[in-house]
Amino acid sequence: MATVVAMSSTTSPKSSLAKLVLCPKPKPFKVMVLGQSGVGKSALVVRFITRRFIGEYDPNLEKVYTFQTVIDNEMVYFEILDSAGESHESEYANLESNIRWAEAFILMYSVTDKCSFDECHRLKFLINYNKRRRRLTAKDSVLETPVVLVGNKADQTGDRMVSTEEGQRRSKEIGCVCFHEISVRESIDQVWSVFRDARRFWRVSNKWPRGRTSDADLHPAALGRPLARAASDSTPEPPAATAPFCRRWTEVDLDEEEEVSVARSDSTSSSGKSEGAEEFRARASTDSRLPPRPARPRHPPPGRSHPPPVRRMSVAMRGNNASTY
Ligand SMILES: Nc1nc2c(ncn2[C@@H]2O[C@H](COP(=O)(O)OP(=O)(O)OP(=O)(O)O)[C@@H](O)[C@H]2O)c(=O)[nH]1
Repeated sequence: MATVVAMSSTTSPKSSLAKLVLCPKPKPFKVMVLGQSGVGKSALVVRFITRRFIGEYDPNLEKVYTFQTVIDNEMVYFEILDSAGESHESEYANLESNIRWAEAFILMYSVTDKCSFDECHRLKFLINYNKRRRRLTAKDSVLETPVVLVGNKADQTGDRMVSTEEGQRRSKEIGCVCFHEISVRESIDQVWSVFRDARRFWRVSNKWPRGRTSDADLHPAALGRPLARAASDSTPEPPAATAPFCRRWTEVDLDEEEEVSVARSDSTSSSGKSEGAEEFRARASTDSRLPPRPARPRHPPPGRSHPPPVRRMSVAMRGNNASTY
C-alpha cells in the first residue's frame, strides 16, 4: 500500500507526474485491550493517549484509537482497540474477528474483582484458539502473539481480592509474556510500561520467531532499562515507574527466581559434588546461547580405531545399480 505525499508544482502535468513521490504507509501496530467490563480498559487506553485519567466511559462503546509515539527510538503507529464486553452470540463472533485482527494483546483484570481475574483464563484460551487457526494458514505463520497480563486498580488496597502472587502465577500458567500490576488512576508511568512491553515483546517475537531469542532483548534488565528519546518525540516517554505498587514480572524473571531457588535448595550436582548458586547458574543456564559443539572431523583422523560404518543397500537399489556398491 502506498500514499502520495508530495508533488512538484512546476511545469506540465506529465513532468509533475514523473515527480510523484510514493512513500509506504507506516505499518500500524495493532493492540487489543481485552477484559471483563469495568476493569478499566477505556481508562487505560485514554490515559496512555492523553495522559489523563478520566473516570467514566460509555461501557458499550468499542473504539479503535490511533496514536503515534516513540518507543525504543522507533516511531510506533499504534492502533488500539478498546473492546467492549460480549453478551450476545453476534458480539462473540465480533470478539473473535477482533482477536484475529490484533498483533498484541493487553489482557486486563481488576485486583478487586475475582470474576474478572478468572475471565482472563477464558479470554486467553480464545486468543490462543484464534491465533493458532490463523497461524496454520497465514504466511506469517511463525509469528507469535504477545499477551501482557495486567492487574488494575492496585490503589484500592482495602478491596483487593486477587493477590500479586496469584497474578504472577496465572500469567505463567496461561502463557502471557509478562505481568504488570498497576493503577491507571495513580500512575501514567505504569500505563506506559504496559504498552512499551507489548511492543517490545512483539518486536522480539517477530525478529526471532519460534524461541530464537537474544538475551539482550529478553533479559528483564534490558527490557526495563531507561532509553534515550528521539528528538522527534512529541509525547515524552515517561521515566521508569517508581510508585510502590508498580511491579512487573516477565517469564524470564519467574524462571530466574525458580532457578535461584532450585540452586539454593539443591546445590548438589548430579556428580554428587556440592556447588554454589553461582556455579549452578553458570552450568545450568545457556544464556540463550548453546555451548559450541565439539568439533567432529569430517574425515577420521589417521590411526582411528573404529571400523567405518557399514553401508546397507536397499532392496530397490539392488536391481538397478548394484554394481556401483
Ligand atoms: N480506583 C480505580 N478505579 C479505576 C481505575 N481504572 C479505572 N477505574 C474505574 O473503573 C471504572 C470502569 O472503568 P472503565 O475504563 O470504564 O472500564 P472498562 O473495562 O472500559 O469497562 P467497559 O467499557 O464496560 O468494558 C470507572 O469508574 C473508572 O473510573 C484505577 O486504576 N483505580
